[in-house]
Amino acid sequence: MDSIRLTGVRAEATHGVLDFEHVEPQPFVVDATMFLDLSEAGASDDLAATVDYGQIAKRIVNVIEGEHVDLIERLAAKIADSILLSHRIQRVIVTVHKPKAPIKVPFDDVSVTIERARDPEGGTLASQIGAAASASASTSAANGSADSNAAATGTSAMPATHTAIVAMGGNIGDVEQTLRAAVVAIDGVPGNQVNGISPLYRTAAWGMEPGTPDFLNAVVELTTTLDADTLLNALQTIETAHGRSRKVHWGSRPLDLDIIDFDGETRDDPRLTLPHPRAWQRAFVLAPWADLEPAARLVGPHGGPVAELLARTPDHDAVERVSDSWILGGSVA
Ligand SMILES: Nc1ncnc2c1ncn2[C@@H]1O[C@H](COP(=O)(O)OP(=O)(O)OP(=O)(O)O)[C@@H](O)[C@H]1O
Ligand SMILES: Nc1nc2c(c(=O)[nH]1)N=C(CO)CN2
Repeated sequence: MDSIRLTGVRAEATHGVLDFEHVEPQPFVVDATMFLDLSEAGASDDLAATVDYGQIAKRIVNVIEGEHVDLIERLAAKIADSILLSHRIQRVIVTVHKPKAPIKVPFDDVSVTIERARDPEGGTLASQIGAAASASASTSAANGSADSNAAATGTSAMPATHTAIVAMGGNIGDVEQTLRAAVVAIDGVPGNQVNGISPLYRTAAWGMEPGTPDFLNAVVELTTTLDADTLLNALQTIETAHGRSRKVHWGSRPLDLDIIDFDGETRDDPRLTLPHPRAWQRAFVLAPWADLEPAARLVGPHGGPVAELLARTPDHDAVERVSDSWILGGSVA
């Protein structure tokens, strides 16, 4: 199978079994070989048809700089898991080197190498969403949507690639686990690629009855070949799969997925308003977005630099950044 090989990704951290290793940083160096089908990218020259190795390198550094582990075996496993979040990657070989390990004889390097494959059972929700996405794409083709005309007329133009910011939140059940599953599901939708995942925030319920349990919130940045309506359909399918009901507007919920921004487009349609009409006043959206993209701007009549909008929200002190590495597991509860 085709592969992308990334070598020598390095960062300093305090992983190790010995006491002094918990406080004194030392270098960790990672090589990763990712197996995926590169034929489409080879033909189209389109980044959306492969994985962005720059993003993978950042993910590796995030894991190295994340929570302490004793063993490089564990570090390698966490890195493999973070790489397999990209749904295109079928298999990965990860080597973690610890060249300054405390070994009392002369040595060049010590490393572990592991190989991990995508869970073959993992595709169920993704294929269900894929079916929803293609059903809704053919509906919009029937309605004459510009993006779908090529498919309707049988021409084979490459689909355009869009960039979206999706906000995630919930306050019922094991929300952290639900949000992790949501990221995997969003990335697994055919045409989507999640490129950035914000830190996780605990936030007071905004605009809800007193006593409503706190939320956990985060945002993801993705590229997608879906149009905005089809993306919304896919997100609602994921919400429903996690038990979301829409009976109570602004009620507690296991999972809420909102499109905050889609290519900077503005649109005043109640089915899909862009940017999200209340994003500008929500610290629980702006804080994780500003962490993920410090220079981000919100478009529209209430728009501006996200960091400035955040500073203007009256409740920006009521959101607490609780984890940078939540996507890799563990619990902030
Ligand atoms: N940018 C958007 N993202 C998600 N849904 C949107 C957007 N704009 C309009 N909607 C519409 O809003 C409807 C209600 O969405 P939802 O149930 O997620 O609302 P809510 O989470 O209770 O409130 P809020 O939209 O204030 O977060 C959806 O069915 C959808 O059609
Ligand atoms: N803290 C917080 N408050 C909310 C949230 C949310 O995700 N987090 N979502 C709402 C409606 O979508 C309303 N209020």
